[in-house]
Amino acid sequence: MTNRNTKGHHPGKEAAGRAAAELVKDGSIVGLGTGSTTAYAIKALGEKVKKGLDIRAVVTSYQSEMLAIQAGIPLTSLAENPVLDIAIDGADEVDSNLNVVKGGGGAHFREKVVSLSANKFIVVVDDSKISDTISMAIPLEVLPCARELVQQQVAQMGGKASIRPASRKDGPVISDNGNFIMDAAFGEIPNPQEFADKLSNVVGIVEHGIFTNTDKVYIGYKDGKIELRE
Ligand SMILES: O=C[C@H](O)[C@H](O)[C@H](O)COP(=O)(O)O
Repeated sequence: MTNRNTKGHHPGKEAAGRAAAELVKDGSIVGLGTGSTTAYAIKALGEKVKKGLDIRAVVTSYQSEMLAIQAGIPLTSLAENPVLDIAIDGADEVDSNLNVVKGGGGAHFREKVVSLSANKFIVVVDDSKISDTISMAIPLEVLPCARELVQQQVAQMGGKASIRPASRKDGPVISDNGNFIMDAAFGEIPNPQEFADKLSNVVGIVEHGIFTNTDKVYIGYKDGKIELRE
């Protein structure tokens, strides 16, 4: 499946995705994130399943569901397995304290549910995602009826929230859950945990893209080298 940034081979993303797949033990229930870097982890896990690794996976999007099915990874759900052993997912920005921003593909709500259901949350990125502080616009999943109210509340917090325009459809990006995706620019966010709590109080935001629950980050470089931060 190719879309957003999944076209072309990316050695750094592949190195990070494959390193995270190595953490998955036989018998595990695994959360599978969304995006081009996680896609490499899903592929690597599929190869291990073909060689006998016994795992079941909970997906975070239609994309990861389709990739997992293609890779031959048996699926389960949070209803059947409310606690996951490990979740592997990509990110759009990673700060020096392992706070991450997700949702570049609009999947952060289900990704957050899955990551918080996992005993270990592993983030996989290439080195372009590394930053000292969080400063990118924060993806928001927003109930369609609340978009103006969300814009007003974000403005009161000193930010500007814009509807994310779809690229091959007129109008907004609609999440897998049927909601609007917006991006809220605030500039640099010095205290991501405090800011995440404030965003969680904005009426109409289903979920925002700041994650403060990362256990390990694998950073892949173009030459195939990997750095682990934890
Ligand atoms: O909504 C999408 C997800 O949060 C992705 O995990 C994130 O955007 C990173 O994607 P990629 O690995 O393709 O850069």
